[in-house]
Amino acid sequence: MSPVPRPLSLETLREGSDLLSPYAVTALDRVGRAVAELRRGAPVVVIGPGDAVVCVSAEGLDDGIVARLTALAGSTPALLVTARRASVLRLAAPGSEPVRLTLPGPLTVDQLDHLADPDREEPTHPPAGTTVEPLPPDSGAGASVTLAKLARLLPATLAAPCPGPALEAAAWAAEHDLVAVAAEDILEHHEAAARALRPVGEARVPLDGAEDTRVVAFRPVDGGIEHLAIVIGRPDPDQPVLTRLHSECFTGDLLGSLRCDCGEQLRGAILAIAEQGAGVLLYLAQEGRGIGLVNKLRAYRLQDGGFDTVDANEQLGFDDDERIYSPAAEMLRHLGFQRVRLMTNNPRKISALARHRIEVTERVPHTFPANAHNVGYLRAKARRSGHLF
Ligand SMILES: Nc1nc2c(ncn2[C@@H]2O[C@H](COP(=O)(O)OP(=O)(O)OP(=O)(O)O)[C@@H](O)[C@H]2O)c(=O)[nH]1
Ligand SMILES: [Zn+2]
Repeated sequence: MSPVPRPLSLETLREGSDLLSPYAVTALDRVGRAVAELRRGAPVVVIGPGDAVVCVSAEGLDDGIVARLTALAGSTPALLVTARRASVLRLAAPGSEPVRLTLPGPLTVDQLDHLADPDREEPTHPPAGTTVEPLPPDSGAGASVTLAKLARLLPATLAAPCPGPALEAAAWAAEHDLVAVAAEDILEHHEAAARALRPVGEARVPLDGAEDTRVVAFRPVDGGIEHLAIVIGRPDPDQPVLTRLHSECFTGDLLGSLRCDCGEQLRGAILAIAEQGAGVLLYLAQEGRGIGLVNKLRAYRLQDGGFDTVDANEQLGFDDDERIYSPAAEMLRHLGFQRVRLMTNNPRKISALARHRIEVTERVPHTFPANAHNVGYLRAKARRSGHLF
């Protein structure tokens, strides 16, 4: 007999018991579902400790989506962006916290698009009378912006309070067949997904210049994108292991783009590890310093318009670096490695690994000559992000 549906509270939602479904749904699954819904333009309910919003991604809005959201919520939605994006619009002080922009008068898709997306020919001027209100990052409204980041969309949502008491928002979502997710689960998602990484496949893959190589794939339990460990030779776990953390770069790694140094760093690391006998390269699924490939292409376009790599991220509303290294630390532990000699020029990677209890015994510089296309990018990394060249 199927269980009798009863209203879902925030607690039952977070405990993972989905009373309306025969399948157990964990917090990780819910975030994964909410990401998929947001990406397809569907509304999602995000529930904080004191508020609940129904929201859609600010990317790909059309009149129909705005009208449906307004009818569902029974009130006019507001645009939620990061303070960084609001500061680009000259509306707030810079920062990664979310803010609510309330526009005077009726919303138009064109206006919303201008405010959320800098990738436009004409500069954006918010309408006079637009107000800005900071949002607690752990509120339902605030966490919806983080959800958009997890979805690798622009960090902006269009959101309105759920009608009725916030405590009954999970039940309201179920009634309307909407995915509901707790703000706290969104904020904890990265760490929770990293803790739940499991090796799921492994094979010998002889590489040009490093024939004794194994590739081990790790998958988060929510079915998210796999990270790969490329183990060269037989690293001795009792000694610090020569290690490279390489963040995915489709354009540099696969296409040989000259805009960055990634392709050379990838191939160079494999050869250097093979030369020294053994080590590991972790290929981390965090394209574009964690903003995703599509947003990286947007950032490139902004750079062609004169912004450097840091400012381009900020124009889009992102921090200059949105990457996390807990998956890397978790993979190293799975492989039996606690101490590493880290091939990097990026001091953040060293401190991040230390924070996740992997000891970096030595930094091994990993630099390649600049070319005409990436010289500005490399200079910006040194000047703005503290890279050691
Ligand atoms: N957002 C953004 N990402 C970029 C840009 N150029 C390259 N990337 C990404 O930057 C990341 C570079 O990764 P890594 O080489 O591992 O890191 P790093 O910070 O350069 O540090 P080290 O190479 O270890 O010194 C990849 O995810 C690229 O896709 C850019 O202009 N904007
Ligand atoms: Zn690159």
